[in-house]
Amino acid sequence: MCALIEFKNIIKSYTMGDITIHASDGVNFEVNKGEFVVIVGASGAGKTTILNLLGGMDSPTSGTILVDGQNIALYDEKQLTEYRRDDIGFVFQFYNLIQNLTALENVELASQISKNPLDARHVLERVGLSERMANFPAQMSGGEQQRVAIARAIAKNPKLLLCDEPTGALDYQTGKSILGLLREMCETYQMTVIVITHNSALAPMADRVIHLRNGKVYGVELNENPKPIEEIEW
Ligand SMILES: Nc1ncnc2c1ncn2[C@@H]1O[C@H](COP(=O)(O)OP(=O)(O)OP(=O)(O)O)[C@@H](O)[C@H]1O
Repeated sequence: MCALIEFKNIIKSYTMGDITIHASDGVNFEVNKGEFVVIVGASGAGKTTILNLLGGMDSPTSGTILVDGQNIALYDEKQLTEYRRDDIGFVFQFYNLIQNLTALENVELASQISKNPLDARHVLERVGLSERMANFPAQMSGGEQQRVAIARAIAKNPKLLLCDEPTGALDYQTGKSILGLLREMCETYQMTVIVITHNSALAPMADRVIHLRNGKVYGVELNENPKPIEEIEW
């Protein structure tokens, strides 16, 4: 299978005065289409940097980032804006929903700007929110709000679903159900899902695990039989 994503010798450095920090220090990895990927590493390992590069929110200092054959590292601002709009769905730790729109309106807003969207109501049903479409974010629990955020990202029908510590603000059980939902959505929509986390216990649920330390990949694992999240404890 040809890789959907290829990071080749990615360097992202920040210079402050005399000091240069390599947030990505020669990062190489691949991801295949439809995989559920966990990128794991301690605080400061460079996870968010990779997600920002992959999401077109930032460009590398040097190196190649192929997404579906295109080198997004060479994109200008306009191309990056289109890439983010058409190809990327984001799920954040703190949901980032629009407070004065209902669940349905939040999802529709995202699907309206996308090229080939999925039906907003249908996606909300798939994430278990048939009864909550008319609710505002403040009327929903954290787990429900994160379900809306996932529906919003998926309804764009993106090439990549990027999740930044998606359970970071949730309790243990709710966090587990959200991870189970992400895994299910990966299979239902054959979507490539990338989750960044500091929790290495999540590794067995992924098809591919990329371990980061000090801005470098120090190991990649492939799980032929990923474990259901219900069987993972931490
Ligand atoms: N805009 C910036 N300017 C300077 N240094 C930065 C910047 N962004 C990130 N860094 C540095 O790059 C390194 C990697 O940061 P990054 O946010 O990618 O790590 P992380 O693994 O996501 O950490 P966390 O889990 O704490 O969010 C850190 O040392 C950080 O201080």
